Formats: sequence, structure tokens, C-alpha cells
Amino acid sequence: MNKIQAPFKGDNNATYEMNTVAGADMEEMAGRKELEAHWVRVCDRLRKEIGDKAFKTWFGEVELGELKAGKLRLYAPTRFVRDWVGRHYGDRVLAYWQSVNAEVKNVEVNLVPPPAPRRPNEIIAMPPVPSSQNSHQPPMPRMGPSIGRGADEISQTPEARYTFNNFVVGKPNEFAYAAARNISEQDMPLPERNPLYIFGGVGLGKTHLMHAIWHVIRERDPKTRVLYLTAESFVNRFIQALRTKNTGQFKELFRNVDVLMVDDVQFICGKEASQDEFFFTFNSLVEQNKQIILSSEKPPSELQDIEERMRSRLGSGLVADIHSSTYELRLSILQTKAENARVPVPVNVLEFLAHKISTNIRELEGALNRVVAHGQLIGREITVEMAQDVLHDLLRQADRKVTVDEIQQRVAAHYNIKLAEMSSPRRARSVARPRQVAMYLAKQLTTLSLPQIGKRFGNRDHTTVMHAVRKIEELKVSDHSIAEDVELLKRQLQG
Ligand SMILES: Nc1ncnc2c1ncn2[C@@H]1O[C@H](COP(=O)(O)OP(=O)(O)OP(=O)(O)O)[C@@H](O)[C@H]1O
Repeated sequence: MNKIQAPFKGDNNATYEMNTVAGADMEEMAGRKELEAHWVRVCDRLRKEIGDKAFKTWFGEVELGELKAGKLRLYAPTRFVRDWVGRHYGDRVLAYWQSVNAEVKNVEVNLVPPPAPRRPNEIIAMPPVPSSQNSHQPPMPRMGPSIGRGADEISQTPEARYTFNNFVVGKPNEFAYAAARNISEQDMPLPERNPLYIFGGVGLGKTHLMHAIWHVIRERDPKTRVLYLTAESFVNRFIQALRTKNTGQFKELFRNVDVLMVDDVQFICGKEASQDEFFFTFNSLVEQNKQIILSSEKPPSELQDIEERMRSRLGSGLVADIHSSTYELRLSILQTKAENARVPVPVNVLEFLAHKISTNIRELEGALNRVVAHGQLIGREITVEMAQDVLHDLLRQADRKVTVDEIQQRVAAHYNIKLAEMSSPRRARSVARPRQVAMYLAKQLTTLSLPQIGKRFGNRDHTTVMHAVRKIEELKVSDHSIAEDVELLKRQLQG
């Protein structure tokens, strides 16, 4: 009679045994090769029986162990897989083994031994991505032990061109750069710098720095288990795990990495269940002294729809911001990019672009690329006139940039209050509400930070601006007239 032994709950060494008759010990199998050939046949049969998908899910990372005294050992990557395989496929696995090898009397599924603890000077990284691999393709499946088994399928592939070497450092980003470099070179995470939380506006280089960290960790030791993904991907994976009732596996994957990197964490705001899961993952990794690196558009204090415990966790390590770019930094980036592309672009064209396109570095790069492509494909000489012509849509948009002054004037006129009320300390609703609308629009339509906006409204604190933004967001839902006012003002301001 086949018997499946239940594991001892919570015990890492728990195993499932699939026994036949309590038999006398058999001799060890002769050759490893033969055993492997049997395993291939067992796997083929299993795949046929349960289908490709289930096979990949449950057996894709189960490894063949040894056959000793009639006991065949298999190794599962996680407790969850071990328990599942034992419970659901135990009989079948044993029967198939016995059909190819009569010496097998029972099959034992063990948890793969945990990796050796990290020593100083040992940071483990994901194996290099094959150079042929396009960054937009999912990572290639790799063989052998690697990052948290299965986690490498989740991990997104950092771009080869995003390295510290081609990150141009200037005043607005020097702190974030130094912090990123420091973390990537640490042998062991320092509690006071864990997590590293990099924040800054759209297109200012956060992802670039994250990828650069990844590259350094990988270069230092290709065995470090680094899981890099966007918060959106985390949420989607979690939802998928909930749907397929695979949350156990999901948890194991995320909690068994050495470094977890999550880009754009603001995406997790307002998604309660995912936030909880992220919080537990976070705690579990920090407890194990594993490094966490996060990027976000906003500082923890400005994230909305986020639980306080999460907010304080996010801000509990090293918080580094990237400020809006300066003209000097933009010019320096353009010079570097043009040099790297080995295309001669006249300095006055670079200066023109750095002056005109101040929104973010991504747009700046895009503008340079367009100008260069035009020059190369149409054979037009690269001049300021040519750039003006090629980028007319972008430049028109840039020229239409809304200022806080315009917002205050427009809002004051709309509500028929004095412009001075925008900065006055008066709290009567007749002036306080329009002021809040103006703050909200300033946040929406300019790239200024909350403290910068606060300054422009009578030197108010950034928490006042944050409160105003939240208030107007709430009112837009509950009060039609406010929603209409805001939309109308926005349209007028954006021309
Ligand atoms: N200091 C810099 N030096 C060189 N390139 C830069 C720098 N800052 C940004 N870039 C380039 O600008 C582009 C946008 O940067 P990135 O994607 O890292 O921005 P981001 O802050 O992550 O934006 P998002 O908020 O949209 O995720 C990238 O191509 C990046 O290489």
C-alpha cells in the first residue's frame, strides 16, 4: 500500500514520503547517468499526464537527488512546492519511478538545502543576461540554481545601457547617485540604509540608477539573488497568485531573495491587499538583513492611500531625492549623449535644447534623438533652425508651461477674490477653498515639489499643500461644482 506521510508543519526538514512495502534496503544505484535517464522518463510521463503548465509549475524546479537504500530523494525549491507535490502527486511520482526502476521503494521530497549565509565581501547577483537578449523580451529561462528559483522568471531585465558610468552627475542628482553607488558596493546591508528609497519626478533617472545598482551587484558576485521588478508587476503577480491560489509560492519567491528592487512603488498606493503583502515581504526581508531598494515619484510622506505602517517602513532607511534638472545638468547630459552616439551636434543646438526642454531627461533625450535621426536620415545639417523645425510640437508644449503665478491669477479671477489672498493667512472658506484649488492645480500642472509650492502660497508648510491636494481630490468626487471649476481652470491654463 502506498502511504504519504504528512509533513510536520513549519518544519524545514519536513519531507513527504511515498512508501511501498516496508522493504529491505536495496543497494544504491550504480550510475548517476542511469538515474538521470530514469528521472527524464518519469518527468516525460508526468508532463503527459498533468499537462505542460502544471508540470512546469510543480516540477519545473524540482531536482533529482540521490537513490540510497531504496529511498529516492527529490529536492523542491520551496516548502510550498514540496508540500504540494507530496500531497497531490506523491502516489503518481512513486508509481512512475517504480515503473522505470524497481529498486525505488519510496520517494522523499525534501526542501532544497538553504544557500550558505552571505559572508562579508559576498553579494550575490543574478546571472548575466545573454547579450543577444533584447531588453523588451522576458528573461530567458536559465538552468541550475540561481535567483530564488522561479524568481528569475519574474525578475525584469535591467537595461545594459543604464550604468553608473553613463549617468551624468550634477547638483540635482548627486545625493541619489552617491547613495545608489554606496548601496551597490555594500557587503552587507546597513540597517540605517535599508531600504534605499530613491524618489523624484518623472523621467529624472530613478530607473537608470536602479539598473545601475543591479549591474554593480551582479558584477561583484553573479550568485546574488536579486529580484528586480516594477511595483505594477508585483501587484499583477500577486493578483494572479490570488486567482490561482498560489500565494504560498508567491510569498516564498519574494522572501527568498538577497536583494529586492521595486521600481515605481507609488503604484502600490490604494491597493490594499497588495500593500499588505508587500509590507509582509518587506518585513521578512529586513528581518533577514536583506537589502531592499525602492524608487518612487514621491517621498514616503507624500504617498497617498497608503497605510501609516507602510509609510513609516518605506521611510525608515535612506531616502534620497532627485531634484528637477538644472540647465547645466541638462547640457552636460546632452553633451554626453551626443558624444556617445558619435554624432557631431553643434554646441549651440545642445544649448538650445537644454534651454527649451526642461520637463525631464527622457524628453530631452527624445528631442536629441529626433534631431540626430533627422540629420542622418534626411541628410539635413543640424542647426538651431532645423531643431526648431523638427521639434515644433514639443517646443510649443514646452512654451506653454504653466507657472504658479498664472495659476494664482486665473483662480483668483475665477472666484472673484484678490490675488493677495493666495498668500494671506486668512482661513475663511471663501478664500481658503480657492487657495486650495490653486495649490492643487500647481501640483498638477507644474513640476514643483510640495515645499516649493507651499513657499509660493505665503510660505506655507508642505503638509498644508498636501492637505489641500487631498481635499480637492475628495471634493472633485463629492462636489460637482468643484470638479467643474477645476476642469475649466485646467483647460484655460493649458490653453
Ligand atoms: N543623470 C542622467 N544621466 C544620463 N541619463 C539620464 C540621467 N537622468 C536620466 N537619464 C536618462 O533619462 C531617461 C529617463 O530616465 P529614467 O527612466 O531612469 O527616469 P525615471 O525617473 O525612472 O522615470 P519614471 O518616473 O517615468 O519611471 C533614461 O533614458 C535615462 O538614461
